[in-house]
Amino acid sequence: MRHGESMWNEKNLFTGCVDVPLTSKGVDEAIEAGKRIRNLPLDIIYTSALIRAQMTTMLALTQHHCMKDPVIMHHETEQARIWSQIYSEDTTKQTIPVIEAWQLNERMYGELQGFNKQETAEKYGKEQVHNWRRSYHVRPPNGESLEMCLGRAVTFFKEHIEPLLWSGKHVMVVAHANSLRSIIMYLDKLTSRQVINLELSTGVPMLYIHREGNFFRRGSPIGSSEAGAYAYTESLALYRQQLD
Ligand SMILES: O=C(O)[C@H](O)COP(=O)(O)O
Repeated sequence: MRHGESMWNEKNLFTGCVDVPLTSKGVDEAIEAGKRIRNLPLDIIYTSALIRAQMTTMLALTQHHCMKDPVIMHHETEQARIWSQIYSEDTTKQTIPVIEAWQLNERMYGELQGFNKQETAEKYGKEQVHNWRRSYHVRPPNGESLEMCLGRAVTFFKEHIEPLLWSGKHVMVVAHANSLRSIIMYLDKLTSRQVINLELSTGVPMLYIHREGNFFRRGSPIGSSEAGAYAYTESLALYRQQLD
């Protein structure tokens, strides 16, 4: 899921790795997104290191039926890990670990960060700005191309998230337009031409089923009463039965 609307989405500014929060519309979007996935199983969450993705994660989780507490895992230093440790096994069972990873951050937009997108298009021409924003190989001035962003986001996905999927865990990833475009490019096997047309809205969850190393895109869950999402695998059907 992409984060809800941020303050710089609202102002139409290139944001990249600048760490701005959600607007109140973004807060509503995150809560709405949470309602759409509230009945899907969830074992672990990955989010970027940026506050707009973390706010979205926490707000969405307020709606989840499991009523577990999302807990950010602090592993940045050994001391942070020890100081944030939970010692009760019962309490641990009532939590969902939230892993923060900078590799899932938005593509670094270089010297465009902080500039208005419309004004930048007027200054440099629509085509140039479209290339900076959507082409796979072209880098914005001193920033990351989508290819470079894919280099870190997809590597992280393969190393940390895929093994969990193989072991049957249900994972939510909350990140950004371009880090998610690169991950979707990998999941959907899109070419560098096809990815140009891939646009992601803020706060809209997208469901994927992982089966024997393949990913199947199952669209966006509509709401908690939806039956469709549970027909995709036996374990989801069983989960739904237990829920009922
Ligand atoms: O970083 C940004 O400015 C946006 O979150 C994504 O922007 P884009 O649609 O220009 O890639």
